[in-house]
Amino acid sequence: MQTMWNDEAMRGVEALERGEGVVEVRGVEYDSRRVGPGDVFVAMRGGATDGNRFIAGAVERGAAVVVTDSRVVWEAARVDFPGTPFYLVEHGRRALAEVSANVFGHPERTLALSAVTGTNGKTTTSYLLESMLRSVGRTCVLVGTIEYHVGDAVRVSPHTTPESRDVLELFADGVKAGAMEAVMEMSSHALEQERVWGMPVDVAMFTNLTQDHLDYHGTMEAYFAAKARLFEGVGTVVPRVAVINVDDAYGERLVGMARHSQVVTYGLERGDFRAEQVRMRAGETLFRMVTPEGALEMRSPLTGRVNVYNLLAASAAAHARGLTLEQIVAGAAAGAQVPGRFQVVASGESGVTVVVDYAHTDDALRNLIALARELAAEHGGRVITLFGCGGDRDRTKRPRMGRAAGEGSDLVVLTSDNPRSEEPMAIIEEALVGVHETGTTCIVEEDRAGAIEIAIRAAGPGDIVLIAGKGHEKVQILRDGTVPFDDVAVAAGVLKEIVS
Ligand SMILES: CC(=O)N[C@H]1[C@@H](OP(=O)(O)OP(=O)(O)OC[C@H]2O[C@@H](n3ccc(=O)[nH]c3=O)[C@H](O)[C@@H]2O)O[C@H](CO)[C@@H](O)[C@@H]1O[C@H](C)C(=O)N[C@@H](C)C(=O)N[C@H](CCC(=O)O)C(=O)O
Ligand SMILES: Nc1ncnc2c1ncn2[C@@H]1O[C@H](COP(=O)(O)OP(=O)(O)OP(=O)(O)O)[C@@H](O)[C@H]1O
Ligand SMILES: N[C@H](CCC[C@H](N)C(=O)O)C(=O)O
Ligand SMILES: [Mg+2]
Repeated sequence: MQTMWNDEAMRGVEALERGEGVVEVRGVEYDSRRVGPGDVFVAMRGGATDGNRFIAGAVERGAAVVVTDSRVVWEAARVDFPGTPFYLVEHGRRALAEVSANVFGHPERTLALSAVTGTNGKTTTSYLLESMLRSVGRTCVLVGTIEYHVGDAVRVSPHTTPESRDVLELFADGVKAGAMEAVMEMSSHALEQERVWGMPVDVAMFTNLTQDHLDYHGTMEAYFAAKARLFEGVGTVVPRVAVINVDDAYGERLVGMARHSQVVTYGLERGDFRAEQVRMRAGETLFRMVTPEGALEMRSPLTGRVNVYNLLAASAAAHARGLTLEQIVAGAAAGAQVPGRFQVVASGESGVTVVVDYAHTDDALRNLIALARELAAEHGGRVITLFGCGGDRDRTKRPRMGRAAGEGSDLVVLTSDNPRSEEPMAIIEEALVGVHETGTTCIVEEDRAGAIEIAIRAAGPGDIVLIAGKGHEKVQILRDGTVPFDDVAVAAGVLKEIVS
């Protein structure tokens, strides 16, 4: 990162009041704990706390410039922090994005950005698109839930869509590594909070909208409005191309709203990209992909109907990015398993199929269970579903998830999934209401490892055990701390014990 003067770092920021003095800037941070000498510290109000409370700490750590969204703080700064230029802004996150773009040398202008939003399918679709782009030799940056990629380098992902500063740092590293493309999940939280302010999206994708995150957004309409912001261009131009699932009612509404983009629709039976002759089994999905440029046979190692949607979305986006249909199909076939998405755990000789999947909404559970039922029916097997509901998250989805689990399964095992600050049994009780409505037998075991053992031991040859909710996650977040936890490893351990 190059050093620059404060007026260069602040270029484009709509400051209500500007700081005095000339200082050298080396970087930018939004969290006081990460500030180092020469950084711009952007202090902004949040939902849990207020960055303005931590300015003294940031200055102590060497902040050269402070950007604040509090007039009170700005007025006191001359006395409290003489010698440090303070700028007053209305929107902390917008200022953060603008300063970050300056500090990191505007990598967003070099990369063609494809962004995906929707309740479910973002991670899978972005992995598929990355795989297609890579297969034609394009170096990519990937930003999403499981991990971040800068070309071949893998980095940990603390957030599906991190703050603009972190996205732009990844983009800048990508540009250095020769990337011309970025693929990114845009969560509704990030769109609402404008973590993606000013990022010019070339291709925007919408997967679907079903209930989740109402704790944060309040209503489905507000949740939809947050997702729709991707198509309005957050602080910049509208996407050049909008790829939209028209089998989803909200998707249909988006088509009307995305008039200033080139709209490409997809759906199972209708849309510009659609699927015919869908054939599915575990570890393979085949269909004939019909597009405005002709039809082609698509084969993917992913399992299930939801992945037909994800393949169509990624294909339409890859096409918008200039790939031929042949290249798209080859890229999809080369795509690897997405960790924790319908991931089959090696089952030894028990005859039981154990699947780890990230379904954590009622819609995802319903789709997952329907798929398992189809696959189990081939062997006359049963479906056993293990799930829990996240703590400090949408409470209204708990009974809905319970109902979805009960409706399709022969046996439900109800357990914990990141209870966070909540009492695990209180969460379970809320989900249990939904399971009970269906009359399906339900075993409650608060301890997730114990519950996985119960679910697998209850299964016989031909049965499918679904371990839902945590997918790729490697921890369980409990009130007393975060402990290592891996559904795949625990399930593999139980299966090994059974056959030995
Ligand atoms: C609800 C939500 O989105 N919260 C995120 C948001 O918090 P916030 O705006 O309320 O900020 P805050 O925590 O009150 O802090 C205010 C400011 O003080 C700063 N601070 C705080 C403490 C300190 O010592 N020093 C300091 O400077 C913070 O860095 C921040 O700039 O911005 C923070 C800084 O980036 C995030 O850490 C925080 O993520 C919380 C922990 C979280 O759980 N977020 C989840 C819900 C989330 O964002 N998930 C989506 C994916 C959802 C999905 O895909 O289903 C995601 O994109 O990851
Ligand atoms: N297109 C889809 N439609 C409906 N459900 C899907 C779709 N794709 C995946 N799913 C289900 O949702 C789960 C999560 O998928 P994925 O991780 O791709 O979505 P996501 O939108 O990134 O989720 P998150 O917001 O939690 O990161 C999968 O494990 C699967 O059960
Ligand atoms: N990105 C989602 C993931 C939920 C996954 C599930 N394991 C949970 O903790 O509820 C969230 O933070 O709401
Ligand atoms: Mg995701």
